[in-house]
Amino acid sequence: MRAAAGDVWRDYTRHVFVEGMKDGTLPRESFLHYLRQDYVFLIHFSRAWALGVVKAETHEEMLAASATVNGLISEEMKLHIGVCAEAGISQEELFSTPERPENLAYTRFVLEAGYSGDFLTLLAALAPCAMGYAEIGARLSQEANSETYCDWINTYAGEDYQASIRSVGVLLEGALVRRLGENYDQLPCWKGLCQTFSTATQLEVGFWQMGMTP
Ligand SMILES: Cc1ncc(CN)c(N)n1
Repeated sequence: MRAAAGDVWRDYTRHVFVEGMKDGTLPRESFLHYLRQDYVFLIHFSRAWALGVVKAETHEEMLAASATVNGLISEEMKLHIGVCAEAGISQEELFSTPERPENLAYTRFVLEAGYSGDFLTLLAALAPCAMGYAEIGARLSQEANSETYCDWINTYAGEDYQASIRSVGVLLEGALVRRLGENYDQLPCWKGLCQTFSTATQLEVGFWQMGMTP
């Protein structure tokens, strides 16, 4: 799916916002604006993963989807709550952040995949978020030459996040094989799944872009 997304994957994982966190040149105002939007994003994203529990077809799939819901709400959001509290932004303020259109577009696309699509379509829409941040976090932990955004980098490079995303990979691969067989990438529906993945990746690019304009 990543290969099929082509340049868009690179645009997402090497966006100027990401590179600004790497070298510490990203303005704090942009970062805090992004983080507030991302808190709202994660609320909707958790709801979309909860639809994964609804659409799952095995106990194992239900466990994996519910573990991800829990990881988003009880682990990943700690970063947003903690960093914003240090900047004087309360959790109530965070929760009531007005959504920017780029945020709306992405979260509603993913939720719609969950409402109307099957489990595979939903996972294809959810995957760029999970996989991309794991990839960015791992790279930035090696390449960052500034401590400014180390909280963010350590969250996504940390073993907890990395392990949870490996589980998402196992879930996705298993779900594909279970429903479509080993040669799932030879089937006509593979193209549609890749298209869903690419669209979500493009919406990730839009999300970073939004972060640049508080
Ligand atoms: C927009 C976005 N994409 C991905 C992630 C990683 N869960 C995130 N927090 N925000």
